[in-house]
Amino acid sequence: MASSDGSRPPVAVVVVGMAGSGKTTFMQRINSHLHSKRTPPYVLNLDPAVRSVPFESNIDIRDSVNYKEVMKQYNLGPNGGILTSLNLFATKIDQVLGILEKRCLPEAQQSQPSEGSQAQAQPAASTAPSQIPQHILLDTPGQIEVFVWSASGSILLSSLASSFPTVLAYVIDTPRSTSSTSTFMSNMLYAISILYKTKLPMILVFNKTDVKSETEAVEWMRDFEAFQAALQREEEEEMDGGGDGGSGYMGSLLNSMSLVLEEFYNNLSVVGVSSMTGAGTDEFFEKVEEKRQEFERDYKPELDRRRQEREKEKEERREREVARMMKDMRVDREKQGRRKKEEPETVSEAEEESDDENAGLVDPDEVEEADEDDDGLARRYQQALKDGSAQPDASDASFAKYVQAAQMNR
Ligand SMILES: Nc1nc2c(ncn2[C@@H]2O[C@H](COP(=O)(O)OP(=O)(O)OP(=O)(O)O)[C@@H](O)[C@H]2O)c(=O)[nH]1
Ligand SMILES: [Mg+2]
Repeated sequence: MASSDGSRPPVAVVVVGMAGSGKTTFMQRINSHLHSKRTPPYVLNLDPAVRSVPFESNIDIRDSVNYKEVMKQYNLGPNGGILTSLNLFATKIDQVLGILEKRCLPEAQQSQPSEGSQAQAQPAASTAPSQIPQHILLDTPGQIEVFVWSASGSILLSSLASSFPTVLAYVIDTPRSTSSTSTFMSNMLYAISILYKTKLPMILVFNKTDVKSETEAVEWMRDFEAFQAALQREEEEEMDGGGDGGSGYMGSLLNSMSLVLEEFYNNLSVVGVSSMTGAGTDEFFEKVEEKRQEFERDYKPELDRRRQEREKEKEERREREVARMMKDMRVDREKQGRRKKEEPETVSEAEEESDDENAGLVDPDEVEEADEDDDGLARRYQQALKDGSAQPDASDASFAKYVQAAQMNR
């Protein structure tokens, strides 16, 4: 079991699986198991379409997105509605992570929240180490492909994994998947594609063992001869029942796949549980602990490397943008300089320019006024000359020199 010293970050368990495999019931089971151990988890419901959740969740997608309303507003069907709701929720991932870090990490390990996350995380006071959850549990929508293959699902998973050790619990309906070798193989292929897409450690949870034990399924995984024998049996049964034993193509495909999948099976932890009775829950948490270590050992370095690469790219982009901005500013300054140079340096130039500027902009009233002014000025000038009062004296001459010098220095 996880240590309760509060120094380690909690492990995030993301519950995925085919529709009706028992994800929500399994969530309910592991949630109550952790409560009974006095290590309550932090619970998130990411299924926007669920009518009622049989456990208390700390963050519920339904609080921020109204699935029915999304369907109506965007004119979507049920799956499009779930996908769009998830997309809308994914836009708030910064805030969600802010809250998770505030609630689930000791203060020393909390990263500097972004502006968005700060806003949301503000009301939540820092959690005392003794109250820090050891597990974060996430329930996902029934339509597994909507979560696993959508951009928002990837964003949610990779963001989570960048802050917490993250483990996938792939829930399988044991009675249904062992009803035929092809159903079993489809389920396994789905699991393998998710494993390679998410690159996260995975536990196969064979659920509903109260109805049918997981022994047969585990045998099929561990021993391909057992699987081939089952395949053979199925074909014979079908022939006995009047069929032609299948096309033969399906049989040989399944046969070859069982050989190929051996390596994949080796990477997986397998556990049989019953969400109804609670059998296998302890074993499940042992596997979670193993996978947490695997995450720290194998996945974390890879994630860190990818994050560093992203940071480096971001830094380079920023530098390029700054360089471009500086260049733009230089060009602007040069343009301004040129414009300044073209600006008049002497009063006469300015007068000329203002004359130019006003050229073509003719206000008939002003023309008359200007004529009058000029006439008036000339008259006054002639009058002054006649009076002899406008004779330039010494002080006038020195002032004129000063003005000339000042203009030259400009
Ligand atoms: N017998 C038995 N039934 C189970 C078990 N777990 C779940 N079920 C039943 O399986 C059905 C589906 O369970 P859910 O928990 O709703 O499955 P789900 O994967 O969350 O379903 P969606 O979210 O709709 O995809 C319900 O009728 C459950 O009662 C189990 O361990 N044993
Ligand atoms: Mg469910």
